[in-house]
Amino acid sequence: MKFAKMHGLGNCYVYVNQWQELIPEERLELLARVVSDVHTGVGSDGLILIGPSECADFRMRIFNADGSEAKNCGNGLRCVAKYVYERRMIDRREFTIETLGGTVSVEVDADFGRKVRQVTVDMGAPRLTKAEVPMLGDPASTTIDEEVAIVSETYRLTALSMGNPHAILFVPDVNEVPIHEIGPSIEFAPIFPERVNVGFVQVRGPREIDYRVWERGSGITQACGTGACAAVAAGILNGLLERNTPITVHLLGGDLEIVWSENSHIYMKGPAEFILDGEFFPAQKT
Ligand SMILES: N[C@H](CCC[C@H](N)C(=O)O)C(=O)O
Repeated sequence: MKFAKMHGLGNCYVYVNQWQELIPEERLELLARVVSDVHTGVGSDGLILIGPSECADFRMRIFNADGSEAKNCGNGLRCVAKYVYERRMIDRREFTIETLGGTVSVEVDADFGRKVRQVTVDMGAPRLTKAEVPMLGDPASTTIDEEVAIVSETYRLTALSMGNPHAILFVPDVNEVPIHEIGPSIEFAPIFPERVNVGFVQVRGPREIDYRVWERGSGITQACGTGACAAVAAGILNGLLERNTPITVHLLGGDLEIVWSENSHIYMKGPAEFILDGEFFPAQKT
């Protein structure tokens, strides 16, 4: 199976071009787990398929390292945009990508040699009701800085969706948080029926945050694009960050620039890097 390995701020995936490789639907979950394994596979945070769409220029599907399919991936979208533009699958610098969480618009910033330096994604509006996250409770209500009891602890969190679910906690120091303990306990809490990505935010100022993530289905990653968008939206909803101005989000793998604009859409700008093209031979059945 031919693939490309790419990353957005260190959040890396195995990318498969569906015009090149036809993978049976029933094999996708296992394939995502196999290729993600650093010892017996390629080593990645998951698998991303690039394919045709009936409602956009391309379609992106994303599978976490545990094989679960997610509805959106911000770092993945920037890498898909780079892939299709640099490989001349589209000539326009602005185009659309369908995801299970909705269709987004992207704009690539490329030099004369078509090398993509940065990608800006219109991630659409955050979805705030419990029904949209999804989260148990009054479906029309929102969860902004609410005490939520999880196992034997209670956490103050803000929950929202960027097409995929995020629980955001504000902490005094992101480097002091036991992410390996708190992350999975919130990810698997019954109050989140589809599990949840868990983000930890340290506010540095009205236009700057540190953000760390425990990703649903992949654990700690170097960066999470949808999570960075969710963190900025949560910061603004909690009166900690400015609206309609670029917020610098410092992640383990580097920085993203996020704006929640007056038109209600969130815009994410950041890099996308190519690592290698390869061919994967799944272990033959013995
Ligand atoms: N773990 C996420 C999908 C990947 C999101 C992340 N890598 C990003 O860049 O947005 C979920 O299950 O919703």
